[in-house]
Amino acid sequence: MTTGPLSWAALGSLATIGVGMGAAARATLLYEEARELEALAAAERQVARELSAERRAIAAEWVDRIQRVCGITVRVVAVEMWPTGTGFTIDAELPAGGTTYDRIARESARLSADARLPHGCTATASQGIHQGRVLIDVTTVNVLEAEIPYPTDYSPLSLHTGIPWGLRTNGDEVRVYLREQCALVVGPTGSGKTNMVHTILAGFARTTDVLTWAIDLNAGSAGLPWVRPALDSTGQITSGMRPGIDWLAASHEEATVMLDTAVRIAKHRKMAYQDLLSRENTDLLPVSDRIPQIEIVIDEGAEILAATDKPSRALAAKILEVIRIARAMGIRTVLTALGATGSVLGNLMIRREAKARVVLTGGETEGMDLSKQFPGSRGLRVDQAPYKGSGFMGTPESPAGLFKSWRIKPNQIRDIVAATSNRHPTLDPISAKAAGPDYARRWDLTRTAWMRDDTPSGPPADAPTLAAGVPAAGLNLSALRDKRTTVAETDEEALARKFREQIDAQFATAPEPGTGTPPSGKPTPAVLNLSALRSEDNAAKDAALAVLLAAGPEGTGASAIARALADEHGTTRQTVVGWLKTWTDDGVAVRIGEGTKTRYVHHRHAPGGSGRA
Ligand SMILES: Nc1ncnc2c1ncn2[C@@H]1O[C@H](COP(=O)(O)OP(=O)(O)OP(=O)(O)O)[C@@H](O)[C@H]1O
Repeated sequence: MTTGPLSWAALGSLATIGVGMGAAARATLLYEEARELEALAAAERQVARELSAERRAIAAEWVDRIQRVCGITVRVVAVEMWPTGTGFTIDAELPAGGTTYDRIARESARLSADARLPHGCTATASQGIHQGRVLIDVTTVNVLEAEIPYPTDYSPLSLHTGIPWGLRTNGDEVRVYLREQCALVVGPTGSGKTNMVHTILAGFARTTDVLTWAIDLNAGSAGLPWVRPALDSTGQITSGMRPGIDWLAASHEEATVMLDTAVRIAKHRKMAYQDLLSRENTDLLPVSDRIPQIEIVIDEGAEILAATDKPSRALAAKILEVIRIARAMGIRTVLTALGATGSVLGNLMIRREAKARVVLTGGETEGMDLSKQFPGSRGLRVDQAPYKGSGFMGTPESPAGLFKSWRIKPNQIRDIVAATSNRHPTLDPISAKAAGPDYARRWDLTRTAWMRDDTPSGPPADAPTLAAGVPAAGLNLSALRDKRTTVAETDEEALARKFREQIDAQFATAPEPGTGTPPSGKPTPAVLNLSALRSEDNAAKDAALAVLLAAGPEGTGASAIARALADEHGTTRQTVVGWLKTWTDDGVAVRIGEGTKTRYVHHRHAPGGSGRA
């Protein structure tokens, strides 16, 4: 056998050497790998040491702080850093002798100041795992200031699993559970209340077991973005598309029809579902996609409850009736309020039923009494949340604390309407029967004419008109027509009408001469018989116009006018808003500025004003 360089033996040796080299190389690799791993582990240990050193430092610092501010010595069991990097939670044992967590909770503001926390950050104490432990959430980064868009995940939600309304300062979602609860959302002008209403409507739209009915006497503006994407230019529901809300009322009449329908449904459900209730052994109607909950969202509903004018009082009575009788039968309300919650929270029914509460502060401090909104919770200060869309939220499930609502814009509303269109439930046949044509014909062209009215005198004119006594243009509730036409004008009313006509002729409180007749094509409500109210309301309207005129070039706003009229006429802000809208459309007033800066100036005083009265 020739032996050459590549003889078997040589090959064998080569192979051996190769194996040896390979083994050596692998060993080197393994060694390097091990060294690398060891280095990594060391780095991790170092990080862990630093982290635990940081935690230990935090623990020591806060034991001192709690001692200094609250006069008690706690033992820190754990410090958990939030993954969002915006703060941490301290879990501590309270000293023996019966000290409770609220000794710390009530000192939240002083603890925050002592820790030199940035604005919008707090140290909030809540109950720990048992009564001898306390959890203290400390926010170190102000998440309230930034604008946080509404999440783009529109996955289905259920009333039973809670509906997210915004974020806590630690980035956690805060959910409301509204099967039995009503909700109250307070936010002065410019605080982000309208945006919050959209977030609420978005949450309901995403559910599979809620039908949302909205009442917005302010020209239906909060509900319209949820309806419009589903209507074509003629007002027909675009095929295959359902609006994001199931019913929208922008006038006292439509709201009355809606609330009456709700009461009928609640009463009928109580009777007709007896078998189901006994089968399920419950006195709470089992809400599902087949028997949906009806959520009535009433924008500025609290103001309706507090108003003293007759139409609002009638509406308020119906709202309270729904709240009182319909809990078990799956109809609940979400009321919003501009403020002045004293009178609303004075109502026992609201205090008892509306325990899911939000207060948006947006920098407003006047009239913001957090202790009334969140009784029993301590250490909440309005100035902790001076940003739009930020404030406080508390529910029976989640103690009152700082909160940020998501920002939601019209494009996203359109997306949500489209994305959720095929998941809305339909009213169960039993309820639909009780609801009758008032409900079935809610999208009738005549009843939604105002939604397509580009000269926006439609809804505002008819919304507050009942209160104001101006012809309710565009109002044609066909379902009501029969009832109305049967109402004959009494002598007294005829007299009031003549009186009103004379006043109108003399003072021209209706559209200004030369600025056009009432929009054509809109039936005047000959059938709407509120004449008895009109002379007194015209007096209020004249008084409002006088206030506007007296305000000169500076102008004034709806709240100020309503305040000026409160004693003598008891006119609500909403009514004044309607008048201002009509006057602006008619050229009697000029709107200046936006948002909180909005002012109305009588056209005589407006820049380039005509000088006519
Ligand atoms: N959650 C939010 N995050 C950030 N900015 C917000 C948020 N909500 C509202 N804003 C800002 O505040 C402005 C006013 O919001 P919004 O119209 O909702 O307030 P409002 O209280 O209803 O006031 P108004 O009664 O004047 O309409 C918005 O244009 C937006 O710039």
